[in-house]
Amino acid sequence: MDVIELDGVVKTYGDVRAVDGLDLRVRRGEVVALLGPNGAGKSTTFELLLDLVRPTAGSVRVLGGEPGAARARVGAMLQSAGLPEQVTVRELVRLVGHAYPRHLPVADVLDRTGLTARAGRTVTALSGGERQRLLLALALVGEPELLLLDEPTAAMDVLARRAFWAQARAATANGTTILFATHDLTEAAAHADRVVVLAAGHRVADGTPRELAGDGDLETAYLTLTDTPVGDPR
Ligand SMILES: Nc1ncnc2c1ncn2[C@@H]1O[C@H](COP(=O)(O)OP(=O)(O)OP(=O)(O)O)[C@@H](O)[C@H]1O
Repeated sequence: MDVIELDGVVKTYGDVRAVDGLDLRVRRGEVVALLGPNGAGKSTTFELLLDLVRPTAGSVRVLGGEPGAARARVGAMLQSAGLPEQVTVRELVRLVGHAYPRHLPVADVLDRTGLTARAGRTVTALSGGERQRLLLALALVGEPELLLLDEPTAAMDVLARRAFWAQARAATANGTTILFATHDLTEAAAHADRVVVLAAGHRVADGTPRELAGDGDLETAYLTLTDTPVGDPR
């Protein structure tokens, strides 16, 4: 059994085919980067895996079952995540932890995500990068078997990114599987065991960063795969 099994998945919104015949497998303990231009279907894929939207066609399996049944075993950082503004960081991590059948001690999660000094602050008083770290804390607190991370380091500075990946790697040492979306090819090459490239809602490449780059570099391979002319400022 693979942790993620997508077969022929289609998700349409009216005329828009957000996901269009996507096949994807992710094995236990793998770290997989999802790359693709704006609108390629990455966020929709996460929403399907979290049972936030249902596929128009095809099959979505997470941890061997329906996505809804696996929800308590999955941690997520989504671009669209809203947070209550007037609770403190500590309270929010505690509250979310209690929503899971088992959870890590709050102090431990705050320490891991570098938020101990911010524990008593309200969410509204956090910087963009601190807010991202809080989202990571909320994703980790339930000791998930699968982490789904949609552009997790977008607002983080260099040190915070480093700390983030150290934490993510530590989670994989315990068998946690990670699927993350990014526009940062250097980050994908540095941290992913495997890179999956989406374009127009389906998979156009799948391999290790080295396999995808071939004799050249990952960026050139990516631009070719996604049909973006080199030099196009898009
Ligand atoms: N709820 C929705 N209603 C209508 N169209 C949608 C909806 N969600 C996504 N789409 C469309 O589906 C396509 C795929 O969107 P999606 O957000 O999955 O792309 P993405 O790869 O995550 O893009 P980005 O890199 O910009 O975050 C886009 O054309 C988007 O406008």
